[in-house]
Amino acid sequence: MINVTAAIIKDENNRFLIARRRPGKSLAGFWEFPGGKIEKGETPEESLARELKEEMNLVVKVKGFVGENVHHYEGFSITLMAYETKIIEGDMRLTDHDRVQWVTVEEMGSYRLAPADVPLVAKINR
Ligand SMILES: Nc1nc2c([nH]c(=O)n2[C@H]2C[C@H](O)[C@@H](COP(=O)(O)OP(=O)(O)OP(=O)(O)O)O2)c(=O)[nH]1
Repeated sequence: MINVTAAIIKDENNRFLIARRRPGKSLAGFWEFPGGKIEKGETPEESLARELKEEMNLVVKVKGFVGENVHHYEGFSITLMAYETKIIEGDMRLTDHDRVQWVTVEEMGSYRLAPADVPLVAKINR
């Protein structure tokens, strides 16, 4: 089982940040909440802050737990843990994604989300 964290980042217009995995990554082309695998010795919060810095150049503060979902992909399984997250600073610079979008929960339905993320959308506090 791979433990993965995901950031639920909301702007002042109730839109959420989603990002598309770039070619070459696993699940390339799927949209997701930014985040990544928890490394040994890290808390989920530490992991999320590190990943957001590494993959988007954002300094963030991780807030409350939103929910989790276990998903079985072909060949591996993940526990995806979502946390409400605030951007403290940073000009966004993408390394693992080729696009980002700010979307409402309703609009998320028109994006091809990573399958593990779909049940999480229902848990987001609009
Ligand atoms: N960050 C993130 N990963 C997700 C989400 N949903 C989902 O299924 N995943 C999957 C994609 C990956 O298999 C795994 C996260 O790993 P990662 O993106 O940190 O992987 P990595 O940098 O090591 O790169 P890769 O080798 O998997 O391409 O979880 C999500 O919302 N956010």
